[in-house]
Amino acid sequence: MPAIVSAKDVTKIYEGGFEALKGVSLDIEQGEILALLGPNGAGKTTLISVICGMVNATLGSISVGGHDIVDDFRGARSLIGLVPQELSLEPFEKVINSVRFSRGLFGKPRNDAYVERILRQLSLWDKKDARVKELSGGMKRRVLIAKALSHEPRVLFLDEPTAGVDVELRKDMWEIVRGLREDGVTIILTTHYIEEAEAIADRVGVINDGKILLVKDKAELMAQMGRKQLCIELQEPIAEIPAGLAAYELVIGTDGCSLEYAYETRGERTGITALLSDLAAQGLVLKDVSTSQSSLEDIFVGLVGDAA
Ligand SMILES: Nc1ncnc2c1ncn2[C@@H]1O[C@H](COP(=O)(O)OP(=O)(O)OP(=O)(O)O)[C@@H](O)[C@H]1O
Repeated sequence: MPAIVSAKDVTKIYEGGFEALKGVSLDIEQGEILALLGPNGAGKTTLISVICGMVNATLGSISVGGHDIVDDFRGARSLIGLVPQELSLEPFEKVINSVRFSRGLFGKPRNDAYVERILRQLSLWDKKDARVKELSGGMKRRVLIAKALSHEPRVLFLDEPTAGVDVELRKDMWEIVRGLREDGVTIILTTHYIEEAEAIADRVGVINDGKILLVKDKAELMAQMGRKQLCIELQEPIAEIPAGLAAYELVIGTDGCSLEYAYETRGERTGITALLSDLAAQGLVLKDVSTSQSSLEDIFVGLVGDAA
C-alpha cells in the first residue's frame, strides 16, 4: 500500500540561516499511529508544520494522499487535521459552533450528524453549548481535536497532545487516539514522553537535530528491549571462559571477576538455570548476581547521544 504521507529529502532553513530540518525522508503508512520522539528543538514541530503547509520547506518534496503539498495544496490540506501545541481557541465561542466553523473553513457543507458523532466520541457532547472559556484545560484540548477532525481528514497530526497534562488526562487522550485509529484515521503525534510512544504507537521515529535517526516498529524496539543482561560476579578471577560454558556466549569483564550473559525475557527458556548449574559444575563460585535491561529510554538516549 502506498504511504499516505511521503516526505523526501526535506530541508528547512529558517530566515536567519538556522537549519531546522536536514534532508528528512519519511513515509507514513495509512492507518498507523506514528510517534515522533525527540528532545526540545529537535525539529518535530517544524516537520509537521511543513507537512501541513504552515511553513514552507526550503528543499525537498512532500505528498499527502498522492497530492503534492505545494502544487496541489488544497487537495493535500483537505486530507489533514492538525492539533497544535498551543490552546488557540476563541474563548466566547460555543463549542459546537467553533467545530462547525472549522468545518466550514474547509468548504465542507454543514453536517450536524458528523459533528455530533465527533463531539460524542470526545466526550464533549454535554458541553456542546458551553463557551470555550468555561471549559477545563483537558476539555479545551479535546475541542482542538474536534476542530481538527471537523472536515473529516484522513491524517491527524497531534503536536505534543499531552504536554503538561495529568496522568488521567494523558490516558484519556491515548484512548481517544486509539479510537480514531480504529475509525481509519492515520495519526502522527510528537512527544517528549517515551512512555507515550511505548503506550500507543505502532511505529516510533526518533528525531534529533533536524535528522531522523530511526523509524522502527514499536514491536521491534520492544523486542530489543526484551533482552536482559545477567551479570555474574565471581569470587575468584578467571583468565578465560571454560570451554564447557562456550554455548552461553558469555562476555568476561576486564578484571576477570565478572561474566555477562544476555538472554531473551520473552523466550520460553532464559537458560539461566542451566547456566548457574554449569557454572557450579565448572567449580566457579559466585559472589553476586544482578540483571539489567535496556529500555526504550536507553535506546533513545544512546541514539541521541551517539548523534551528538
Ligand atoms: N520561526 C523560526 N525561526 C527561526 N528558528 C526557528 C523557528 N521556529 C523554530 N526554529 C528553530 O528550529 C529548531 C526546531 O524547532 P521545533 O519547534 O521544530 O522543535 P521541536 O522538536 O518541536 O521542539 P519542542 O519539543 O521544544 O517543541 C529550534 O532550534 C528552533 O529554535
